[in-house]
Amino acid sequence: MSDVLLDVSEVSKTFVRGGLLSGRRIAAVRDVSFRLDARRPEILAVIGETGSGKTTLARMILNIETPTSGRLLFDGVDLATIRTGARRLAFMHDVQPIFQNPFEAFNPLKRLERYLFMTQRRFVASTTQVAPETAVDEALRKVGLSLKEVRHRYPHELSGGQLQRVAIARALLSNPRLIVADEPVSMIDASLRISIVNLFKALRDDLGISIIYVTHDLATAYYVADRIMIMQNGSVVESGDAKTILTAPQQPYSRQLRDAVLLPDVANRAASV
Ligand SMILES: Nc1ncnc2c1ncn2[C@@H]1O[C@H](COP(=O)(O)OP(=O)(O)OP(=O)(O)O)[C@@H](O)[C@H]1O
Repeated sequence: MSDVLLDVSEVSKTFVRGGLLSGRRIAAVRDVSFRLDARRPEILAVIGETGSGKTTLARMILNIETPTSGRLLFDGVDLATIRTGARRLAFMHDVQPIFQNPFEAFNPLKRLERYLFMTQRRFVASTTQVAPETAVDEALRKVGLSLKEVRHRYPHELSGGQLQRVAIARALLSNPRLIVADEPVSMIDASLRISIVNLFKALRDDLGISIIYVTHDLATAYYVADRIMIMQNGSVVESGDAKTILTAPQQPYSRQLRDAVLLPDVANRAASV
């Protein structure tokens, strides 16, 4: 096992919009490098304005998008070499996504437990002694729910916050080492956001899972993150531990972060989300 969980090295992604010859080139991500330490789970917040390249970076880390240049290694393995079904499944064991809209993550016509049992069957070896019901219930309990509460229910019967918890429970069924959460609280009622963000802290501390928290919400990023990486126009303009970015911001966007977090109404909002 490598000491470096994730190694993102000089990664860029350029999209071509329109025809291949006449098209406009969009540099969505430019030359981004950072690492996550395998021995010290952490929450890394990737923040930036809309269009700054956060989602494209997250999709490359999830191996959904291929970089135009640069290299991503997970536990020492180059993501570019993970193409076959078995290797993909092994990668998905370790790296799980959480997306913005939990209502889009589940088919409204299917009961929620179907997803959980399907995922359980997919990831858990048939040789395991743990009964599927127990495994699913345990995963739900880690996010403050239970199988009893979720059983027989359809997605629309839960709040956005509860449904995002179910999505996180489903991600936990594979025992991931890294969760990539792209705007996981932006569609959730403000009063429920803090519980999801606090859940990330518990996953880091109790289960040793590292979390990449992609957001444009400065206040929750500062509240939850160990480290913050600020993106603008595809590039990382500043990164460091959350306190340093807040107390000694170098870039105008980081100063906005400080101002947003220090303004009393925003600070109160962060405390109440
Ligand atoms: N598949 C694609 N084809 C063409 N351009 C794309 C594609 N995906 C993203 N882009 C462009 O790349 C840039 C970065 O987009 P990206 O979604 O990564 O930013 P973001 O910071 O996540 O924004 P948001 O906060 O709005 O989600 C934008 O200009 C976007 O329009």
